[in-house]
Amino acid sequence: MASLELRNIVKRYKSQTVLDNLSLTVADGETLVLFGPSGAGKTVLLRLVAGVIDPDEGKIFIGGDDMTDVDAEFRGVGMAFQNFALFPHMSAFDNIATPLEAKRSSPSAIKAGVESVAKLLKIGHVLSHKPRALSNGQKQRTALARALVGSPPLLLLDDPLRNVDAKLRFEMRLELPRLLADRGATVVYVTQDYKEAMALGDRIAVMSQGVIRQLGTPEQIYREPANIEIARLFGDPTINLLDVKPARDTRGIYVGLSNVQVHLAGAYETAVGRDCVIGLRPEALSFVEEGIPGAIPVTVEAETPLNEKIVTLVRTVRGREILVSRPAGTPGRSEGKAHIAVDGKSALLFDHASGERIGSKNVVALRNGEAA
Ligand SMILES: Nc1ncnc2c1ncn2[C@@H]1O[C@H](COP(=O)(O)OP(=O)(O)OP(=O)(O)O)[C@@H](O)[C@H]1O
Repeated sequence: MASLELRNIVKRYKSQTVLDNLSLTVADGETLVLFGPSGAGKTVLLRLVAGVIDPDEGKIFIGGDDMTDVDAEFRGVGMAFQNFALFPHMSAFDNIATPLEAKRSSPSAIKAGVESVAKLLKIGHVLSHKPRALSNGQKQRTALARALVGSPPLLLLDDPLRNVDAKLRFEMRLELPRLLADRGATVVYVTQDYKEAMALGDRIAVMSQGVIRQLGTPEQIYREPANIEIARLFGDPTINLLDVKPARDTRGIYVGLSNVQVHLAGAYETAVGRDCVIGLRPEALSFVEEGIPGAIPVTVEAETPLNEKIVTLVRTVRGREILVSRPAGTPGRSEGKAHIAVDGKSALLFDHASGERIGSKNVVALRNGEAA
């Protein structure tokens, strides 16, 4: 059993508060992703949990036990870091074996342990190589094998895919969730890549400046981001953000997009008359025929393939640029005049000044109307 609880952790370096009264619980067997920009405090948090550094304030519990003052080697934690941190003079085998050596496992148990994890990570054929003879992908797998080999109940992975090429990162993104789930470990996984965060996390903690800004499932963070910044960080192409001022008519609260009123459902009363930003994911927009309710006239500026999607840049009659995406192979428009409509269910509304998301997110009805 290895749940993890951080309680009111404060970490300062000189006058800088790097972690600011941070509390977090990770359930036994859960993979929690720490996601955030450089300098957010993600690595410091992992190092605190590992016992490499001490907090100035707060407590760390692993498996329910207070580990705040327990030395690193007695915490039952496995770690892999973004720069691999392999011993250069030792073979891949010996690097992977270090946690088992430290536990004084028998030579036969070490051999069996290293070979089984190496097989799992497809590096069985390079175990005799020194790190300099390994590709970045093989180094990354060696570092991961070393973290996994002792079956630690708590695994800390600090951006382990940052230094590997795009192809391997893509493969590992697919393989890692199964690998981690099979071992049943509790995992704290740091990344700056939102796709990795969404693929790997049972939950994601979005961090910036030493504070957790939002904690939720990948689905929650994508569909209900706490603020504009988080909405921007999750999604490719990025979310469309348009300044609007919600108004009210007999049918409820709406925003004006070109000459179309988009009616919003839910708790948006406080937004009426206020400067707001509406967030429309490119996949929440689609090309429609002229004349259907909610059709917004646009001019198509450019079309670009992006992975399995086609992304189209369009311009509204008011000169606002909007990205529309659709699955490759589905019909759309590549030039000239066109009309788009909003998939009401995924529109988001934010306060312009604070950037915080407002109320419920459903858009229930669209209709043509006068310019708002
Ligand atoms: N030993 C240290 N001495 C002084 N400041 C430090 C030290 N370690 C970290 N910091 C500061 O703490 C802040 C958080 O650093 P941290 O490495 O945790 O960021 P991060 O979120 O992991 O970023 P990245 O994704 O780039 O690794 C940074 O401002 C960093 O400069």
